[in-house]
Amino acid sequence: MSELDVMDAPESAGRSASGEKLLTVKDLSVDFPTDDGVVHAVRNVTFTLAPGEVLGVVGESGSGKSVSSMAIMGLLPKTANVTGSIKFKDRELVGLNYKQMMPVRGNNISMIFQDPMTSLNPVYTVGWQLAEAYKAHHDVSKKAAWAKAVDSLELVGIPQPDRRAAQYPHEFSGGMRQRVMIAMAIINDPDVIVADEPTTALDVTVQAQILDTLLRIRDETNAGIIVITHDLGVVAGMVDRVQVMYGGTVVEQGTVDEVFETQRMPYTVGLLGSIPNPSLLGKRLTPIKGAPPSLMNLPEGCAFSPRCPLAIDECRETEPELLETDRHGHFSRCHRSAHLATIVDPQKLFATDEIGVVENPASLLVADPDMPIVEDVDVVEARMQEEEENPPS
Ligand SMILES: Nc1ncnc2c1ncn2[C@@H]1O[C@H](COP(=O)(O)OP(=O)(O)OP(=O)(O)O)[C@@H](O)[C@H]1O
Repeated sequence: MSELDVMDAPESAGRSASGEKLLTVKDLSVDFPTDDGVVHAVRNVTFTLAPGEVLGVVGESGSGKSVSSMAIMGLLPKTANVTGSIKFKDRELVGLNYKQMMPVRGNNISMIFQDPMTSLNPVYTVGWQLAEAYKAHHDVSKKAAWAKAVDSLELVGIPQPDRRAAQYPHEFSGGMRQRVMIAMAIINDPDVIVADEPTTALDVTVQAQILDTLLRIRDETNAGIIVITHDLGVVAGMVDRVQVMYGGTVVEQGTVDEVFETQRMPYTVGLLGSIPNPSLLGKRLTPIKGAPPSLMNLPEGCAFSPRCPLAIDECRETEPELLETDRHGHFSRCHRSAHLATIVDPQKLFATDEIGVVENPASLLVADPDMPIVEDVDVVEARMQEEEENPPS
């Protein structure tokens, strides 16, 4: 087993036959010095992104997903201490100042933010804002920039784009506003798109349309896309590779099928079992007991060890490296990875006594950590049959 190195990182499932890499991130760490101590927000993150590839970054709140993407965009506050390397093609981005990053942002790498209402200016029309974003990188007339704005609205599936371009953000629905954000992100034809929780604020059917739009853009432009999300449903449906983050670092990485079907890190087992999603319908959901670590006071050894049912002394003493598992291209940061591979039903590791029933299966489509735990489907069926045979008087 080898330590994950960008040179032998898993061959991406992207569409680059040449093995070309758009992004090469190696040992990226971000610290924030604060009055109370140093926050180790991101620690030793290493990965690559190929043209046409969709990489999913998942993990619970505070695991370092957004800070690592803001580091890629060069949008961290000046107080952040960034180490390691972020290369766009051959160009090193770590160390560039805000101004030096300006041509890279938008032109090479662009970002779709979570909340369109805070990213769009309410006092300018959508078309004007798109045209300005285009003009920032191209020396063109106002008319040509406006035409480009209308084209990009059309590309993201906004009907009557010439009429809509003249409207203000508040005249758009939530899903349409998120499409405008995608149009903004793609107007300069970037090679890499970073989408931070692109569908969190949207209802389920609109979520699907937005994800579909992103995939269509990928097909048309061959951009590499990083999707940051806490919603495993998003990851399952659209990404090629997935990176699971915990305590500021990557704890498991591989293709979606590998990571969803044969986890090699107990945190991923817990994550998959504790977040409701349609594929878990009828199965028992099991929360991970305990709380995520403070990034200011990380535990000795593995950050997950205080909550891990498989932890042994070694886990509490030494932080594991991200190593290739028994499966090629599948990496995990876990001393117990080989042991986990021998467990037939890993979900039972997190078993709990609390049992409830999800009354409304549709609600499972929305990740909600407060959802009750689902009872086994045969237990529910047996009880329903019993109630049918002996109706309550
Ligand atoms: N400017 C800052 N100063 C100090 N700490 C910060 C700063 N920005 C982020 N952090 C801390 O870095 C850690 C990682 O934050 P990050 O936003 O990357 O988490 P996340 O996984 O994206 O969570 P969420 O899904 O809630 O956005 C958090 O503990 C956060 O409080």
